[in-house]
Amino acid sequence: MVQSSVLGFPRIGANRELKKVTEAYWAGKVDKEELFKVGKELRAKNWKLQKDAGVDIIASNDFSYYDQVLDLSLAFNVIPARYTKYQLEPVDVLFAMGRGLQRKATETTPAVDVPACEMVKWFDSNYHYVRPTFSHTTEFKLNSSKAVDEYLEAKDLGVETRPVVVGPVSYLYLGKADKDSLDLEPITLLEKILPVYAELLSKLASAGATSVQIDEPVLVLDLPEKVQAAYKTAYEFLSKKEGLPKLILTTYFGDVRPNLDAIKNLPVAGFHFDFVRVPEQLDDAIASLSDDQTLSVGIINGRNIWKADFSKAITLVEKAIEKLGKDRVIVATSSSLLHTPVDLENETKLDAEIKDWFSFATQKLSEVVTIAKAVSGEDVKAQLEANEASVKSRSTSSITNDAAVEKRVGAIDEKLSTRAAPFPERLAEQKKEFNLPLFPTTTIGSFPQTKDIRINRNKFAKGQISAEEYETFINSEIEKVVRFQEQIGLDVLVHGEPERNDMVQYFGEQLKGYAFTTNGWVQSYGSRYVRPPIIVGDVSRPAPMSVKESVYAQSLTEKPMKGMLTGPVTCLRWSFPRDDVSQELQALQLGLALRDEVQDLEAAGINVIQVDEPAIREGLPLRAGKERSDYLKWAAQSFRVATSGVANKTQIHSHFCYSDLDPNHIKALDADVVSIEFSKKDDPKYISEFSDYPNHIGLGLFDIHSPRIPSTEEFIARIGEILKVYPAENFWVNPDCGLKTRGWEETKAQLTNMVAAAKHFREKYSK
Ligand code: MET
Ligand SMILES: [Zn+2]
Repeated sequence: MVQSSVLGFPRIGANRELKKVTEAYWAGKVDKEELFKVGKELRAKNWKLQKDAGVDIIASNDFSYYDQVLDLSLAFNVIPARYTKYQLEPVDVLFAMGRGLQRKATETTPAVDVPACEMVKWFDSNYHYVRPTFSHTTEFKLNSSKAVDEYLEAKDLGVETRPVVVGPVSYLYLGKADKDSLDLEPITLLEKILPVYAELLSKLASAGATSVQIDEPVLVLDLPEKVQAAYKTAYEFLSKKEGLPKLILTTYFGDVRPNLDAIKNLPVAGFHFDFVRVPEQLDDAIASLSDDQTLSVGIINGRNIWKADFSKAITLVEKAIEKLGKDRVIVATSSSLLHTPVDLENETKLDAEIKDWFSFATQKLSEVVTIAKAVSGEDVKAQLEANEASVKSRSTSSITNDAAVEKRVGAIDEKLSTRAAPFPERLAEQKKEFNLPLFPTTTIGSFPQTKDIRINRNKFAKGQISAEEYETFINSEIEKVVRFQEQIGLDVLVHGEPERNDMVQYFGEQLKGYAFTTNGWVQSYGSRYVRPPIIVGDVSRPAPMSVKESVYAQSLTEKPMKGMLTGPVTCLRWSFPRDDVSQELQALQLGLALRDEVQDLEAAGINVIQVDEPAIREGLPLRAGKERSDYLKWAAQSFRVATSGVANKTQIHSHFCYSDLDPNHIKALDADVVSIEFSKKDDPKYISEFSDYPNHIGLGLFDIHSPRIPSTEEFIARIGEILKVYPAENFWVNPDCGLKTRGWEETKAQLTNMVAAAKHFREKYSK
């Protein structure tokens, strides 16, 4: 019998129980006991669900109150001194590291004020992990029994589990040196951390665990030789310890082939690879196994919501069985199911035809089991037939296929994706058109999303206020924002985006080819969950999406009003994409839909249009090479498809945030003006990378995540620094990103000081 295995299950609960209880705990509304009780219930429920579905290998230690990498940092005592000095309870140290902690002194406890640790994207997913921070004084020691406790907890419930732990090489490589130890290379700590790993594994073994899923996801990255070599050191060390559980070295999200030499012949019991993402690695993966090693075949997608195509999955698994035999092959999810929504059964509003194509975490459990049964020779005929019918219904449905869209995409050529004139000519015309001063000031689009806005949006959604009433409300918000910007003297204005719930969902809801869930939440970080819309078919734009608001805003002012759209790559990245066509095709379709919108805006008199692409960096393939260069090409092309149909005098802006951007990655977008998040970038080398960017740039001048108000002098000093390397004539003045999460009070002060600083330089340079 071929075994089935699930690498991890969403921890948030079918009804976001984890979010509710952690936020209540933070707010002081429930105590630790209640928090732990809900955590325990969630774990029990998830294990039982998997057991009842017939999954053979079920993970434990996949639960976390914040993040599994952070849990490990706590378990290994990788806790910077700034978090230990307050004598907080372990769970509060965890949250302090995850999200920062500011607490006034009480009679019995001192005041606490620590910022959060850095949080970064988990590979190319939308999950964020808390980055371990190492220093010369870090003393690894086993500090928590979480993994063992949770293993025993499951055992008590009658569920035998396989604990999951991030492996030593990945754990170190994903971390960074702390401020006080900048010369420290985390991987050099390997020998120090290995005994603690051995201790943890040995405790798991004593508790009864026979095998452990040891995650080494960095194996899908381009690794320096030193890191590749660390595998041998690490796993040979562990193999020499008596009485440890069997280790299944696990990778996901990519191609492990370039690192196969580093893990070939490692003394581990087996490997897990992701064959959803890279089916082509099967032969090499098999060839690298020694005779007694097993192969866990990741074949049910842990990153998407589509039903698997059983016949394809079975073919691949059978290929593995043919070479390795049934005993050495395990059928598995490609990664943890953490990245998928919990249960499709909760979706009551989805169109039945579409719903039949989906599979959320709970449904994926039976998918894994069915495939394992099928390749074991059990009778699953009914399931296979039902699956075949769903797959067929999807591939032939008119929701999936729109001949008109496909024809239009086929007709995209150089001309359609190139502006009429090169930048210098466009710039000359734009100068005449807008007559902007030197150091023009603008914002990124959104203004504070106040409680009032949210209340009215909800009322409208529930039918408690009419469309007219809602429009009147939105218009009054727009007017408020426009008047404010005029009053403080901004140059290029925005309407403030009060009508938008979310920058992708708002457009997705108006595009054909999209579907939405009511409860399809996925953890992004900590208690923040997102509910990505789903691209179900060929995308097009039936009617204008943003013209009304922009036109109304423009009618209130003589200054240029910037139209605001979300770009094709960001719409794609922040949705669940289709798996039956390429990402490139989906981006181009989105590009065409946005092109229609851009042209309608222009025709309606909006001559500055910003197309935001904050997600362009995170979409970058994990490895250098053809896939990456192809991505950069089609990402840029889809943006140009959206934006190149306008006249030379129409000024196209774009915006990037969230990650270190390489200016070379955005040149091909050919936007006239770009704004990027920059206020926390201090490295002069990084600033100078932007100095020969050919078009105009606004390097973000203040952090929109913080209510802190930089003084005019501080803005002047910062601009002065940048001007040492960056040409004044290309310089735009703006914040890091949109202001939707800020309050009005600080927004007013921040922007007022920013504008004053721009005026200072304007005067200085006009002399
Ligand atoms: C994450 S980028 C956000 C851009 C958007 N225009 C805003 O201002 O909110
Ligand atoms: Zn942004």
